Amino acid sequence: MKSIADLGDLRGKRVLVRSDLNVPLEGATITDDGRIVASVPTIEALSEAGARVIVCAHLGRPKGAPEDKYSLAPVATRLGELLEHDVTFADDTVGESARSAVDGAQDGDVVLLENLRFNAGETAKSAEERAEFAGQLAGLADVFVSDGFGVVHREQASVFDVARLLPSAVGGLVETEVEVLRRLTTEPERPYAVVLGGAKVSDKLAVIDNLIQTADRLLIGGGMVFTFLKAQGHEVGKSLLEQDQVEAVKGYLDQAQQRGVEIVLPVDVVAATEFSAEADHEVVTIDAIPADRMGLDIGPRSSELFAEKLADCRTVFWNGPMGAFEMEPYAAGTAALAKALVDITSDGALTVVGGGDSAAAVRQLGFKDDQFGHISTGGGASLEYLEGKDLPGLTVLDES
Ligand SMILES: Nc1ncnc2c1ncn2[C@@H]1O[C@H](COP(=O)(O)OP(=O)(O)OP(=O)(O)O)[C@@H](O)[C@H]1O
Ligand SMILES: O=C(O)[C@H](O)COP(=O)(O)O
Repeated sequence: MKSIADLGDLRGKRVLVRSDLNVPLEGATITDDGRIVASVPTIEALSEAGARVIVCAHLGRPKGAPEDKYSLAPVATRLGELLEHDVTFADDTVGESARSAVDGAQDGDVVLLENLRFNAGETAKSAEERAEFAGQLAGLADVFVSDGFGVVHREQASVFDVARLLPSAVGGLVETEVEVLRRLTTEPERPYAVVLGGAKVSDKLAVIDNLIQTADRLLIGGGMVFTFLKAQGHEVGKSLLEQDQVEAVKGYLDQAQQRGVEIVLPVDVVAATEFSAEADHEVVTIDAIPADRMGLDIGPRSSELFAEKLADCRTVFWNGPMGAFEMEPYAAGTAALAKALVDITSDGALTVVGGGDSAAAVRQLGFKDDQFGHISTGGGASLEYLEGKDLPGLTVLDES
């Protein structure tokens, strides 16, 4: 893969940068700007090198047509503040507004195009349709820099197809992310633990299969727990459960036992009457989850157990909150886990937090990025990397 330095002198060149600026919004307010902050160094370096920087990105999952709530306009404002440099916002992606913004750009200027996914070609299944949109994007620029790590697992026009049309290089953010994750897949310092939580159970089961081959310990929290507890014969009340995954989980538990991988499950949970901060809730042991309650966080004894199991680890990857942390009564497990990671990081362990919600959770709970070894901007992307899958946005750069 070529780096930006391999693209030669960029002064006066139009450089299309694919960033991942998919941040959580409440109305027009950005609630966590981590992905914008992480994207700044590459954009800044290109601007300082005299390039005319054309940033493109998506926000949310609009269906191929403009929708006000998915506009990147608030992101343009925040990006300008962080860069301390004006950002020209084009209110379309490859249309009149984009072309005139690019034509008007001087050396060092930064343009942000409107949401890529307002164009059906960006995410089209048909390779021809994608290539046509990629052609329009490529027409705006002389070279392409792929810096959106959170999307490198997507075979989409601005990630994959455009790299076949322009001289292309990998950006510094993707280089850093890949370098850290590579350390987790090749000879991680042991003991190596992976902590999985969150709500996307079936998405994450595939990675468990692979992690059983590499990790020494697997700690399971969050909504995933209940499919594991069910597989062990416990009743889980109204908790999040993927019944059709129970058999697969039984298989993983057997496989882990055969390979000597320790699977650590909670011993208690916070059980609530409904998915609400106001709901009546209590701590119960895992063999006593009432039929009319749902587990929304790991309990205090589980937090202690998880911290003990992490204390001697030298490498830890964590994806997915331990509970419904957005609601204060169910945030303690995630906070305790973050604290355990911070402690071992200060003892020299490599700790990596991956995933949009997980990164937002640790920041919302008052932790700082530099208290962890690395906070990855990619959720799905980091998991697919750890699974050992080929990521289209990276393989296409190998070709160029
Ligand atoms: N016990 C639980 N029951 C229901 N939901 C839960 C539970 N524990 C955690 N969650 C929810 O899981 C969600 C986060 O899960 P997700 O799998 O999306 O995390 P992530 O991988 O960090 O994020 P992303 O995939 O967006 O990068 C949170 O919104 C949280 O409320
Ligand atoms: O939020 C993410 O994980 C990335 O921005 C990718 O978004 P997507 O899952 O909608 O492709």
